[in-house]
Amino acid sequence: SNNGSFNHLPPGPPSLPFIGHLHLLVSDNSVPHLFLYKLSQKYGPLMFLRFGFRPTLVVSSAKMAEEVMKTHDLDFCSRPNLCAAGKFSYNASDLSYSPYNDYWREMRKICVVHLFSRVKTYRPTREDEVSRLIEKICQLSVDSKPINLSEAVMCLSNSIICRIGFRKRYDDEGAEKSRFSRLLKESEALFSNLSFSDYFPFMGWVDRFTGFLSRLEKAFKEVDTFIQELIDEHLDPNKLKSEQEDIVDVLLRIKTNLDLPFDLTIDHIKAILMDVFIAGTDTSAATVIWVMNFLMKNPKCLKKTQAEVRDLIREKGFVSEDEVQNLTYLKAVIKETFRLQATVPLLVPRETLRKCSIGGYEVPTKTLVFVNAWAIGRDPEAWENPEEFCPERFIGSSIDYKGLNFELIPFGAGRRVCPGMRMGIAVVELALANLLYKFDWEMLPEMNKEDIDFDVVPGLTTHKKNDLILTAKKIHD
Ligand code: HEM
Repeated sequence: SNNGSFNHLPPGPPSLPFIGHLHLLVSDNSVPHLFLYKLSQKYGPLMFLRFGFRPTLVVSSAKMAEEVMKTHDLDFCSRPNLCAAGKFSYNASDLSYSPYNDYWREMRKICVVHLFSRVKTYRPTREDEVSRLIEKICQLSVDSKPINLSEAVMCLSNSIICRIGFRKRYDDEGAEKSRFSRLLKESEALFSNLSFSDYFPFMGWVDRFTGFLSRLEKAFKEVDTFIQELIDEHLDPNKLKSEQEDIVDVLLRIKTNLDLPFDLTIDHIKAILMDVFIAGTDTSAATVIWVMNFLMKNPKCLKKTQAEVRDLIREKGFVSEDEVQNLTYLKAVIKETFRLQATVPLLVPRETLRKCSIGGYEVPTKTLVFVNAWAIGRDPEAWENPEEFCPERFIGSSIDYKGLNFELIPFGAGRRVCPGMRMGIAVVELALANLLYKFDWEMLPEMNKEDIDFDVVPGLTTHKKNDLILTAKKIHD
């Protein structure tokens, strides 16, 4: 069982020889964050498991999250070397899956200074894309046609990323757009996939046998070709340069102009682009949908959010990013949604750099670490009435999601905290403010609020399983 050569491992359920706790994972139908939450209620906020040969620590309370991501951040700030993520990150040359080392530190500095801090520069793009979304919904609202909000919002965040990433605006039904969306979907699905060899490192042949490796190779090749084409276009001297730099321009400029302690190769650039596409697109879209889902389930909160934005804006037709900053109640609704339905519930897996002690227990080196933000949102020591949807709890409270309050960590915390937080939130707030300002939202005629579910599709980012389909009634011209 757990003991091995470590006397003080955190508690966990009994395990089987060889497979460890894998049988529990297979025998439970719930998605991983839910399954681990249920286990933690029995074994506590610091739980030790073994999936195959991979020692795993699961962190499920605000107090333990603070230990891991603040007190012992340096011990816990690496990332595991996983088969699929390794492939899609060009051998961990990106930010998300690079181990903690000099390369990551340098890359993170460059990206924060030159990419992620440019949130304001992209404001006109975000406002333009949100206006287009509103226009599209206006047209559908004329005959009270059903609106697939999940699709529409995913389309919005795809368009924003394509424009700020590589200055392209794909038409709604164009072949290139569906190529981008398809590749993104497939890469996301594979990126977060744990393969057999992740549990049993010496049995990589099984992944070849099951066809997983060839699927991985094929998908990666397609994505790589796509990104290479984008880079080639940017390098083409015959193409006119725009005044506004996109992300590919910025990265290519850094490659030529900055004196770096390592050689920034095209593969490094591709890896960073991959991060922006994968980490930056569906996280924002999924968050908008979860907020709308909660609001439809809680009509009083919906009315209050709409009253706030309509009182503030009155007749102007569009809520700008400056005005969004005054929407205190909407911001509270977003926080409450993050608490109950963290968009990335198991954050992004970490790995211990060395053996360390925590909460009176020992954790071996190279342990996979899952911080369960979903469980932390329900931590009875951190939250009063954790099961209620109550945005009011954040009014007049200093609790925020920036990584300083460990009871609310949808973007993680510490050295690995999400560097795209401001970019993501800007899209979420702007989209929601305008959707709620411009339209009254109703369930389809044959449905009522009891039919709204919170079923999820498993993955690093949790999407709603059933698309959110509503009707909209326009209330402003
Ligand atoms: C609502 C939107 C978003 C959510 C909920 C979210 C969530 C997260 C989480 C939980 C992590 C792991 C943090 C940790 O280990 O402590 C992360 C990392 C990361 N995110 Fe985000 N994210 C969002 C938007 C974005 C955007 C828009 C971008 C880029 C354009 C982005 C880029 C990244 C990158 C590069 C990392 C890896 C950082 C590292 O390991 O050094 N994210 N994000």
